Amino acid sequence: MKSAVVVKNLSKSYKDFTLGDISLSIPQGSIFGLVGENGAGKSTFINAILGIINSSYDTLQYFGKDFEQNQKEIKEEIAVIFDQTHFDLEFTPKLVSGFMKYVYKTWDNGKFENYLLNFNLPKDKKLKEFSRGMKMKFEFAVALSHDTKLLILDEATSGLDPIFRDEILDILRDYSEDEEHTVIMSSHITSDLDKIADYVAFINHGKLVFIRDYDEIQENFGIVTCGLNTLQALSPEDVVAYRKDDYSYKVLINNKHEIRKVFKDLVIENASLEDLMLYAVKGEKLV
Ligand SMILES: Nc1ncnc2c1ncn2[C@@H]1O[C@H](COP(=O)(O)OP(=O)(O)OP(=O)(O)O)[C@@H](O)[C@H]1O
Repeated sequence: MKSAVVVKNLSKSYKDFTLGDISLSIPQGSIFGLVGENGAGKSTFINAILGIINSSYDTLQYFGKDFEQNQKEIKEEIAVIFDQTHFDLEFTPKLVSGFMKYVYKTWDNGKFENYLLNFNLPKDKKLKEFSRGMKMKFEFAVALSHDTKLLILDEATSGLDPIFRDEILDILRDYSEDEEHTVIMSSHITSDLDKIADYVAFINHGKLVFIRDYDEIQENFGIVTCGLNTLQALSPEDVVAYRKDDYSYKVLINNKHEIRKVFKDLVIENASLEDLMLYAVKGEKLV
């Protein structure tokens, strides 16, 4: 499988925070989610891989090419959307459409006009008169109107209403469908990632806690509610972590088919991304 991005041993330290030794490889054609609490280091990671902030690393490659040596070419192939617009708020969409062809070789004005129409964005209104959601829609219109291989979204969907978020999820699905285009998406809204992510990386306090293949989560992980006897009868290898409720235990398991064969009466619910994060941080290990 080809990688869109390869990062080895990336670190960044601020006075009170360290993003430590992150290594990961993002498969081309995938939607790769980045989750973590406020202040976990998601934006620091994104800014570091984009060279917006200085960081140290052994390897940083995009599409098999070294980032430092090919920065200009690589940046042509990436679109980034942050949680706010980066355009001057005095600009109108019409003005932006006039100069983007000088910024990106592959800028497609027809596509841009179509997105403005579909997203209900006025062409002649200044960005300062746009609502937060409209500004984000505008950013999506710009990002999607030139030919890119990688779309990086840093909390870009957080300011959007559920209906437009859903529309964007469809657009991202279409974008990555051909196995060529990759999306990296950090979001607090884990249910959005539950809907579209192929892989998810969980960062906590600057450390990479896990990377999981989403199919593997759905296939193998589950939540069991049981008593102490059942908890103790489970094999520690099958138990990721457990949490005690008032009268029972909730157990995150990673081998639901095998467990179902042995414990025929157990009810096993699907595990969401939020469950995986919660149990990784707050769960206890079975030893
Ligand atoms: N320029 C800076 N100088 C000092 N510390 C910084 C700077 N930028 C970020 N930090 C610190 O780095 C830590 C990680 O911040 P970061 O913005 O990467 O988190 P995040 O996971 O993106 O959070 P959120 O979900 O709230 O956006 C925080 O403790 C933050 O205070």
